[in-house]
Amino acid sequence: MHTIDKEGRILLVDDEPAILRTFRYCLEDEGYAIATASTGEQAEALVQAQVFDLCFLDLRLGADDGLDVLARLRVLAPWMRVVIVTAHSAIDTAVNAMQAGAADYLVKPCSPEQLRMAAAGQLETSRMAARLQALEQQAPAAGTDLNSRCPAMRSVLDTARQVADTDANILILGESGTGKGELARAIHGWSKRSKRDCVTVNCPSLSAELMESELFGHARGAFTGATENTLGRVNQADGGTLFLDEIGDFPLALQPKLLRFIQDREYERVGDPQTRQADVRILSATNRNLQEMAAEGTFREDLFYRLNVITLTLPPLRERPEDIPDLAERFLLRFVSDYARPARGFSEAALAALQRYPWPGNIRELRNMIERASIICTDELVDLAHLGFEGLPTGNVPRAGGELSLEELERAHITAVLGNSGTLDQAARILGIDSSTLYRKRKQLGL
Ligand SMILES: Nc1ncnc2c1ncn2[C@@H]1O[C@H](COP(=O)(O)OP(=O)(O)OP(=O)(O)O)[C@@H](O)[C@H]1O
Repeated sequence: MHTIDKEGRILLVDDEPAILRTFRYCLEDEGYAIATASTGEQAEALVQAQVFDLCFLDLRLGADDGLDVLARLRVLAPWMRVVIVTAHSAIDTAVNAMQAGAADYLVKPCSPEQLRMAAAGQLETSRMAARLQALEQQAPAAGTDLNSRCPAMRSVLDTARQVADTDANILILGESGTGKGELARAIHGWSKRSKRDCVTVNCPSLSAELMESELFGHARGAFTGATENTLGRVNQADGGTLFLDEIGDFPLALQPKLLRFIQDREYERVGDPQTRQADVRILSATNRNLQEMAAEGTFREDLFYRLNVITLTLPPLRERPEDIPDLAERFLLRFVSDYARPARGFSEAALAALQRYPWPGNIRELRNMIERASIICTDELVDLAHLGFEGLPTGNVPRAGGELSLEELERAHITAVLGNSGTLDQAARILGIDSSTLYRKRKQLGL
């Protein structure tokens, strides 16, 4: 049994035992976890059973055609980089192999230094690609600063910092737009897992079937369209954090599998009976009342208790008016710089109005309002009119029949209904659309 070292898992495939031995010694010295195979069949079995980052594949494998083995490995493990090892006389085949998806080739005999450099270079490339993907998805918004002048918010942040370094699962509650996602990323950043990825899964966006494959991955042929094996988010988050956003919308039918994963850290890919493990810390967030949902039978109670080892509840923005000026200033600075606009601050009336407004869409709404104001303001000071407050009784949403575009009216109405509804489902019912449409609209309108 090979121990899996997460810094780099390498598969060596060669039918010459002496080469396998030399390569293994050289790479193990570097701290990589090595497995070896001397036939294509063995290599395929290993790749089915474990996740490798890199493979050194000799194209001359006795009876096996190396190019066929390469093609099968590419389907079984499209994430694994493959470096072809070839004799000088067979350089043409190496070129074919590169066209078939190999990442690079090494010419035999190669020195230990060449081997080490090839391994380090390939692993770095795949790490960077994974990191980039995670960063694109999770990068905290520029200018995010969680500090607060509000005692309730500070106490949430203090608790969050204290528990960040434990592996306890944390449930983050709060109205839409209060910064639950930002807090989850901050907790990951404060934890000892911060060098690994924080992988987000948006629960309402997928059906139970697609969610299972998204989370746990699938085997080729598991369902129509599954043309190659995939690693799931759980695997991507191994050693790091999995953030389940809008957990209240997690498909009920899939909840037993999530529960099992949380309890035992074990899972199977869709269409693949092999049990796998991943060491993942779970953060989840919702603006719904999970306890009520559990009582109604729309959310599993046992899952609720597993997710909810620690609860952090973010106060709505209207309950932390002392933070509004700082947040507004920071957003303004950022947007005037992004859009090269002249505004440098707010008029007193504008600041007072910002602090009085009830912010049904919370920080997200504030951010959007300031972005718009920073674009349309041609003066040094942002005033009521730039914020869309002028002519409105402060605290009310725009009215039908006023000078508003349909989109502005839609935005205002959806924002107000969301702010007055306990759950996304309830808001969707009032609006007469289904929850997934509402979810999309919210993102589209930046609510
Ligand atoms: N402290 C903060 N400083 C700056 N921006 C923030 C802060 N908190 C939240 N934001 C911004 O507000 C917006 C909403 O934040 P976030 O998505 O984390 O909220 P949420 O509670 O998870 O919302 P939802 O429930 O709709 O998913 C984002 O654009 C985020 O960057």
